[in-house]
Amino acid sequence: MERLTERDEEDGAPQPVPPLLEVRDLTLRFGGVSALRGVGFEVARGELFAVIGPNGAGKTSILNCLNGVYRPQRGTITLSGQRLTGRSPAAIAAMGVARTFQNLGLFEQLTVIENLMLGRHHLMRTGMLSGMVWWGRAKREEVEHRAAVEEIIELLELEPHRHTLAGLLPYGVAKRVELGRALAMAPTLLLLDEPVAGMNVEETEDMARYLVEVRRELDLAMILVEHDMRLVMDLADRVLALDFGVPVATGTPARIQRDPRVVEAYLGGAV
Ligand SMILES: Nc1ncnc2c1ncn2[C@@H]1O[C@H](COP(=O)(O)OP(=O)(O)OP(=O)(O)O)[C@@H](O)[C@H]1O
Repeated sequence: MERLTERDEEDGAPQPVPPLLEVRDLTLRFGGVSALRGVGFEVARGELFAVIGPNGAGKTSILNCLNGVYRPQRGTITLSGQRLTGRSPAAIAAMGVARTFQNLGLFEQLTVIENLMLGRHHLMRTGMLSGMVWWGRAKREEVEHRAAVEEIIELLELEPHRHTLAGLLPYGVAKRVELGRALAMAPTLLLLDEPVAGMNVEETEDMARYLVEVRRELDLAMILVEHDMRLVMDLADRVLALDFGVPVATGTPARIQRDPRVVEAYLGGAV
C-alpha cells in the first residue's frame, strides 16, 4: 500500500487513503499443524470483508490472531498504522477491535441492558473507588454510557427485551444482543464469528437486515466469518477464500463465485 510522503503533503497532491487494517504474511502453527500460512489482506474503513473456507481452513484462527488470543509465529497486523501483533486481547479491544463469538458469550444471569453496559466497560474512566469520590463525574459518565446503549437498543430493536435475563432470550434475539454488546464497545473493527450459525431461515434474514442497518448507521469495518454462502455473497464487499490455512483468492463476491479454484474447493457450484 502506498504511503503518504512529506512531498505529497507539500504539493497538495491527492493522497491515497491507507487501509484501516493491514494483515501481512500471517503464519500460525500448532505443533505440526499449520493453521495459517502466509495470509495477507487489507480491510478499508467501512468495508464488510468476509472470510470463507471449509471446516478447519483457518477462519477462526484469523479472528483469534486479530484480537490477540493467538500469537502468530510470523507476520504483522496493523490497525490505523498501529501494530496489533504482540499486544494483549484487552489492549487490542481498547484500540477498537470488538468481537462476537460462534457460541454465545452472554452473561445469562444479567439482563439485556446489563450485558450491553458491560460492552462499555473498557470505555469507563471512573472506577468504583474514584466513582465514590467523584460522584458527579461518575454519574455523568453513566448517563453517557446509558445513552450509547439506548442507541444500540433502538438500532437492533431490542426494546421489548431490555429487562429480560439473557439466559431466557430466544436464540436469534440472544445473538442480536451479543452483536449489540460488541457494538457497545464503539469499535472501529468488528469481528463477526458465524453470526447466523444455528439460526433458522427467518432468524438469518433478521440478522442480515440488522447487519445492513449497522453498516448504514455506524462508521465501522466488519470482518465476517460465515458458512452461510448466501449471507456472505449478499452482504460482503470483498471475500477472502481460504483452504488449509492458505489464501486461495480474494475479490468481490461476483468474482469469488466465478473463481474456478473457489468453486472447486468449497462452493461445489452451490451458489
Ligand atoms: N488452539 C488450537 N490448538 C490446536 N490446534 C488448533 C487450535 N486452534 C485451531 N487449531 C487448528 O488450526 C486449524 C484451523 O482451525 P480454525 O478453527 O481456525 O478453522 P475454521 O476455518 O475456523 O474452522 P470451522 O469452520 O470448523 O470453525 C485446524 O486444523 C484446527 O484444528
